[in-house]
Amino acid sequence: MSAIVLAGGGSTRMGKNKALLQLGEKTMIERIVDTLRPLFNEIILVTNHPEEYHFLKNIIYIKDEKILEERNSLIGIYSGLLAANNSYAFVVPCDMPFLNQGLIKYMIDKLEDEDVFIPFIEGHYQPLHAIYSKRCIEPIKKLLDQQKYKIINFFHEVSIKTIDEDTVKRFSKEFTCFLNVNTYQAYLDIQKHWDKLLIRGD
Ligand SMILES: Nc1nc2c(ncn2[C@@H]2O[C@H](COP(=O)(O)OP(=O)(O)OP(=O)(O)O)[C@@H](O)[C@H]2O)c(=O)[nH]1
Repeated sequence: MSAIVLAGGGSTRMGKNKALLQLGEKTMIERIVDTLRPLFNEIILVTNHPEEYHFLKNIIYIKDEKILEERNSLIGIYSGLLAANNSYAFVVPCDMPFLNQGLIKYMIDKLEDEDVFIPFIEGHYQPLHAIYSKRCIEPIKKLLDQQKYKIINFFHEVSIKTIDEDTVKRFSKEFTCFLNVNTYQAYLDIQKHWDKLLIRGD
């Protein structure tokens, strides 16, 4: 299985590239890549500025397919899946620093032949912490062509399996593994509660 890390967004709420923010001894993107490394035989970073990530080793860098003017994570998933050398890919954003290795491994192990394997938490899918098959490429392209960018809008065209809250809680009691760092305030809060968050993420 491949891992696809999305890093092609504008980080407008943060005001600077959030992937490169320092958290403890590592940048956010390094934390993510280090968590994924033992689990996947290829890691694909989808970014239009690969030069900003020269410090990451053994990574495949790809740019977004040039089919849209605007930015959105769906185009990143599409571009990553097209480039992936495996039939399945686990997709994550560049701003989810408390990824739980145990949960991701569980997802890899429990995948059967579904097209999407995804946590369903508090009434919502977690589309940026999910496994997608290459069979999703066509339905995603259809959405992009219709200028519809909500990831879950193609789910009715593919087979889906979900992971429930209780299962996720076995790995990450308070769902810290899905925590996004989108704003500078969120970044400051995380730094303040760093030790506690690291434990909760386990
Ligand atoms: N490859 C790629 N990734 C994207 C694109 N747009 C967003 N992403 C990624 O998708 C994830 C979620 O993005 P958001 O937080 O919604 O958007 P963002 O642009 O990063 O941040 P804001 O500008 O503050 O909304 C992040 O990892 C982004 O880097 C895109 O056009 N291409």
